[in-house]
Amino acid sequence: MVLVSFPLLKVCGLREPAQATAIAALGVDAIGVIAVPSSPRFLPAAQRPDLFAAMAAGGRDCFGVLVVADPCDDQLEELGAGRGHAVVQLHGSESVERCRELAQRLDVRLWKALRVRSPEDLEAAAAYAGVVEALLLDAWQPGQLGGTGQRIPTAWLEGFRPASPWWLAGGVGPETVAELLERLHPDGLDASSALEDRPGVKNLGRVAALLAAMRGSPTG
Ligand SMILES: O=C(O)c1ccccc1N[C@@H]1O[C@H](COP(=O)(O)O)[C@@H](O)[C@H]1O
Repeated sequence: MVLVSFPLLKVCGLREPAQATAIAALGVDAIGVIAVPSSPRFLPAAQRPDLFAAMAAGGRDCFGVLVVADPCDDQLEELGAGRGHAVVQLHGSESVERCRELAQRLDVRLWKALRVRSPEDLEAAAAYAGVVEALLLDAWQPGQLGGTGQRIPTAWLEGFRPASPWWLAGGVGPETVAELLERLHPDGLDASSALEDRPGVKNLGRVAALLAAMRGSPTG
């Protein structure tokens, strides 16, 4: 028997609990909520527990990810366990030292997003190994932190084999995923704007199409 393993899929930037239930029920592994106030996908802290509870109702194994950027110490209380998320994704300019401090102070898993502007930026990955649970690579875009639909050139990532598990973000969608999985071997994929009707509102048909394309990929 040949066992085929697929990367995990996170769908990010949800704002509606009903969408969280439906997307988790499709078999998505993780759902992301944006806690960055400047984002059009921002969800206020008071609304996050309901969204994550709705996610859990849709899929028992689906876990919640809270996306933040350079959180200050005053924000740490809302990032801890007990609010429905299992992971905090650090999507700002957090240094290795700040990640280490946050890992000591927060009782949730930590992922560090690296926004990649050039192949040399990938060299930063090694320093985060053992500090955070996983890395997430997203494309760099001036003036915007994420959710841009911008892709990292695939050629930059061929041969990228960090010591930590890694997730690929940036313009992931049903049309591009087969090529990405044929050439790259991420542990997970993170998709947002390519699945949207408008910011914060996912198109369930496109989420299902992405899952189908991942499962149809020969090398996923
Ligand atoms: O989605 C946002 O608005 C956002 C804002 C601030 C930080 C991160 C954000 N999103 C992250 O970016 C990736 C990639 O998005 P896309 O697929 O290229 O649209 C997304 O999955 C979030 O993790």
